Amino acid sequence: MNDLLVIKNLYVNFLVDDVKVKAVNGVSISIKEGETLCLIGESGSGKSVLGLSILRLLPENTEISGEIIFNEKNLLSLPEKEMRKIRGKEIAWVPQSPSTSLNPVLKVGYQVAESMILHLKLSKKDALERTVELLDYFGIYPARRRAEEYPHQYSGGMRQRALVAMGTSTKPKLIIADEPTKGVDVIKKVRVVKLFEKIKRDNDKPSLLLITHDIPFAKKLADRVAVMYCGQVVEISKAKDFFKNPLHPYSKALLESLPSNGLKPIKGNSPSMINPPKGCKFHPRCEFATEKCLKEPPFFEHDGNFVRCYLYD
Ligand SMILES: Nc1ncnc2c1ncn2[C@@H]1O[C@H](COP(=O)(O)OP(=O)(O)OP(=O)(O)O)[C@@H](O)[C@H]1O
Ligand code: NI
Repeated sequence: MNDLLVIKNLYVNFLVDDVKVKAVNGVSISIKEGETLCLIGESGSGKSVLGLSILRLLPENTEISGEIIFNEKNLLSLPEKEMRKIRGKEIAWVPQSPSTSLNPVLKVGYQVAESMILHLKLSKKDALERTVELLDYFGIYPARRRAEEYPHQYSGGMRQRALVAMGTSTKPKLIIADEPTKGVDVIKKVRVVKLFEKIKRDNDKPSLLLITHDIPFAKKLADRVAVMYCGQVVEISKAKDFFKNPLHPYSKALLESLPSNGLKPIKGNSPSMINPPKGCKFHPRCEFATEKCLKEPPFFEHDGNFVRCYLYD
């Protein structure tokens, strides 16, 4: 499989008053065509910022360096006009909050049709016809009537499916979804999983970047897993290996903190993003840490997976 997106040495800093928040700290990862990559890690580790930098949706006070190569173009150096064409057409962003991401005063059908009119140059009539098909495909019934309704007439789950319909309407090559199971109860979560399984089976088979701290959700969908800690990716493993045998001590601790694995809390405090620890960012909390860990570990390969930890040197 070819790489669809390659991120090289990405750094993202926010300048707030006189301090620098180091949200992404030298990340290099790639996503293959048709692959589902799940990005997991604790709150504040930089997952959303990484996702938003791919679409260049970060605020003004941001310093960003590195490369994000998509279709042989470095997105970080594209003019905003080019970027606008990619956003919403080739790369879709399914936002975290379905309730604030739909416009309350516009009919849902129109909102779904809009990006097809804009990016695929469909006529209004054709776009609305395709919208009805899409709503039906994602289980919003009866689609023709639902297309004429406003967001407040939808349930939470329907709003989320409408956002996914909107995001996938232009047949993007890459879909980035941020916390798609946030605030969703266990029963409805099954539906969200089915929704993404449906997208994965789709003829066009887009690549998916799923940002989540819902590990059972990641387990159901991931082909590979990338673990973030303190602005860095510390492990990239094939999903079937990861959930059986996570490599990084932080990955192990993360899995052991799940209710199904004994709910063992991770010792110590979350790291500062302003003054992150030297060397391995996890070393102050790691039971295996040695002198060596004061120097930043590179990635080591282990059975075809990658881990930033001297235990695998
Ligand atoms: N616009 C901003 N200005 C300043 N700091 C920011 C901004 N956006 C994010 N941050 C900081 O960057 C760091 C990474 O945030 P990010 O939202 O990527 O975390 P996350 O891993 O997505 O967490 P969560 O799981 O809670 O969504 C955090 O310390 C956050 O406070
Ligand atoms: Ni986030």
